[in-house]
Amino acid sequence: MRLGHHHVRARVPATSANLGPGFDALGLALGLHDDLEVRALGSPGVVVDVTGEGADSVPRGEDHLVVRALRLALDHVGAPQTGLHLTCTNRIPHGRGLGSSAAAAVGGLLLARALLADPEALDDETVLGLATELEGHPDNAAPALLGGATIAWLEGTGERPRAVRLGLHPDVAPLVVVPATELSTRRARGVLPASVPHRDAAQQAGRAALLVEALSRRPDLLLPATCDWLHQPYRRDVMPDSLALVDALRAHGVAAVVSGAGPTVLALARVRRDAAGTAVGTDADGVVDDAFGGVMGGWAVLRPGLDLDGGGAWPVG
Ligand SMILES: Nc1ncnc2c1ncn2[C@@H]1O[C@H](COP(=O)(O)OP(=O)(O)O)[C@@H](O)[C@H]1O
Ligand SMILES: N[C@@H](CCOP(=O)(O)O)C(=O)O
Repeated sequence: MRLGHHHVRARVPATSANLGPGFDALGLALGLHDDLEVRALGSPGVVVDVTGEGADSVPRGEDHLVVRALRLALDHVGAPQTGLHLTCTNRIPHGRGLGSSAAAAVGGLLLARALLADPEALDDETVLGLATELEGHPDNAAPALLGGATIAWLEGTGERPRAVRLGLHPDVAPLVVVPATELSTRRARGVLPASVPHRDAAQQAGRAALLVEALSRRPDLLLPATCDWLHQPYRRDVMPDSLALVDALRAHGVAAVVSGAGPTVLALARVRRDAAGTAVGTDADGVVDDAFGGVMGGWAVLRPGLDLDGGGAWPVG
């Protein structure tokens, strides 16, 4: 496989995984993006320029996640490795549960796809497989790639990742409350138990099924549909403020959950409409400020909207 382009750009969305009961399965793409650009160089090596989120902390060499993903994809299709000049404009906060690592992985894979003479050698299923290899779970990578809300699962003995898009009701309006502090996904996964009570697993299956209905047709059911027994209770000790905010919002009737592995809080707010059907706000308006009272300062409230297209990459010029 040869390269067909030497200068390409990619845009990849933030994602919120789990959505309550869909641990490692459900995810939602948000209207907050990282922009990436890469030039294939004639000489070996890598130059990485980063502005925005993570600029002070991410590595600048071959171990940069976008570079690792890009090289993994080139190897996968048998394309030659090349020198790279990568430029990242990062808007997705790192270590907050908004899928920054999935965006970097999917972004690198999509850059590689756009460099190839035959981009179809890296179809979406292959990209999802490679992203899951890097991430360890497919629930962020699926919406980062496909956009909208997705259900991901692992199939067969090889645990091949698969994903489908889910219809989204137009009245579902995400709101995220992002703390200043980071918590790595690795640490938040480390506190999960090896097994859970059968009753909890059974309850969770029912709510995950209900959530599919709530997201696509019945947003009035979002509150009961976002109950979770499998991860948030075990993570309370490593993000007590986040869970306190989730509890406070839910007590006000807002469908709040921990976003991904936290510590960001996601509210699946519902658009409120007047008699003529015009949107006049959401059920979270005002409530977020009230529920905020007891939580520490330095948190940012964002209404990013949805990304219904997913990540993409294009040749420049
Ligand atoms: N845009 C990026 N470029 C390079 N590395 C990244 C990028 N985004 C995330 N990472 C790496 O992934 C880590 C965060 O991943 P993780 O703990 O899974 O949190 P998140 O919920 O943000 O995905 C960062 O500390 C960094 O090492
Ligand atoms: N299902 C994963 C999701 C991690 O998402 P992230 O955005 O925190 O990386 C988990 O809950 O561990």
